[in-house]
Amino acid sequence: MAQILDGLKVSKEVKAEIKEEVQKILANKRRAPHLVAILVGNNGASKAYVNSKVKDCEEVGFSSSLIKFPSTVAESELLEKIEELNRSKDVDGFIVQLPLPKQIDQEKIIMAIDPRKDVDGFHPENFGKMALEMDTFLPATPFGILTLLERYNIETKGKNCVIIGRSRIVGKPMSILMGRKDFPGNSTVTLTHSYTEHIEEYTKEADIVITALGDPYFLKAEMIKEGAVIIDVGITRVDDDSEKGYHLAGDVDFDSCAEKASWITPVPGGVGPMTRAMLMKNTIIAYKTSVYND
Ligand SMILES: NC(=O)C1=CN([C@@H]2O[C@H](COP(=O)(O)OP(=O)(O)OC[C@H]3O[C@@H](n4cnc5c(N)ncnc54)[C@H](OP(=O)(O)O)[C@@H]3O)[C@@H](O)[C@H]2O)C=CC1
Ligand SMILES: Nc1nc(=O)c2c([nH]1)NC[C@@H]1CN(c3ccc(C(=O)N[C@@H](CCC(=O)O)C(=O)O)cc3)C=[N+]21
Repeated sequence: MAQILDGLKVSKEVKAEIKEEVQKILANKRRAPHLVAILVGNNGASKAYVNSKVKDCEEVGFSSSLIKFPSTVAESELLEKIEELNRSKDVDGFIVQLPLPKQIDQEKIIMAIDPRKDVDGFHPENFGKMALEMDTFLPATPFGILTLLERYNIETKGKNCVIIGRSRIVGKPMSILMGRKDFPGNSTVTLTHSYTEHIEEYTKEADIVITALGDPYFLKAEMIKEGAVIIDVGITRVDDDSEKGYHLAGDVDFDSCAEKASWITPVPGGVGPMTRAMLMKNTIIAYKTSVYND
């Protein structure tokens, strides 16, 4: 049976470390770090995620603000708000929750964010620095996975790592980070996507599989190698007749894969809470490097 990579537990440790730092900052009579989240529209999952971010901020002692726009918002209005946040001396970092409605050019929005406040690490300047192994904000989900691997001391050097999904926020940055000359890293990386043929031929050879495709229970035990490390990023709301009306499903068929894997992340309680903790981490990094705080 696989051992659990307990993201909930590690996320609490990371947040406790951040809280301690914030207490020192406050003891020195400085203002608390401040994170702002922009939410456009009314998507249930996005709302839940943004609300939990506000809760995380309270927990570690940050200030937080939530700015909401209707799904009909004009691109220009969103850009104006971003400019305002870029200029604001009491905002250390902000994120624009994705996906955005169709009338808005996502690339234009991301490009407008001051890279120094881009705590999601999505701006091309930060993405480029990440790829070149320069100091920068790492996107929260890949950063969370690296931290989980690091804290559990999972060997990644020389391992075959197969990633499923090539999104800007998870798969693509993850593939770069696992191949970096660093720990955790130094893996031999294969990035697979919807055009990959016979994907099981890749996953069967993998020492580490990272699934980020958003297809419930996609990865089955037959597709993995004995002793593999399985990281499940996927979170899909699947309707059911429970009181809530849905349950959360990962991309991994946990029950069958757990019998074969050496380590595995659960959903919920795996990568999700780590993502949230690393956003807090990026925000305190932004605060500490901010030109307004030296
Ligand atoms: N736990 C966390 O913190 C987070 C969880 N998520 C979850 O992770 C999942 C993925 O999210 P995100 O990265 O935004 O995904 P996207 O929907 O942006 O991208 C999905 C990727 O998976 C690929 N893909 C889709 N179907 C298959 C298939 N059958 N075989 C191989 N590849 C496939 C797509 O290929 P192609 O490029 O060819 O279309 C695409 O690259 C979702 O469930 C999301 O909710 C996301 C962010 C954070
Ligand atoms: N600009 C931007 N940055 C993001 O980082 C970003 C985004 N947009 N858009 C959507 C995805 C998704 N995402 C999640 C983060 C945490 C959980 C999480 O905490 N999940 C809990 C369960 C939460 C629940 O109960 O609903 C868990 O897995 O245990 C889930 C999903 C960040 N994303």
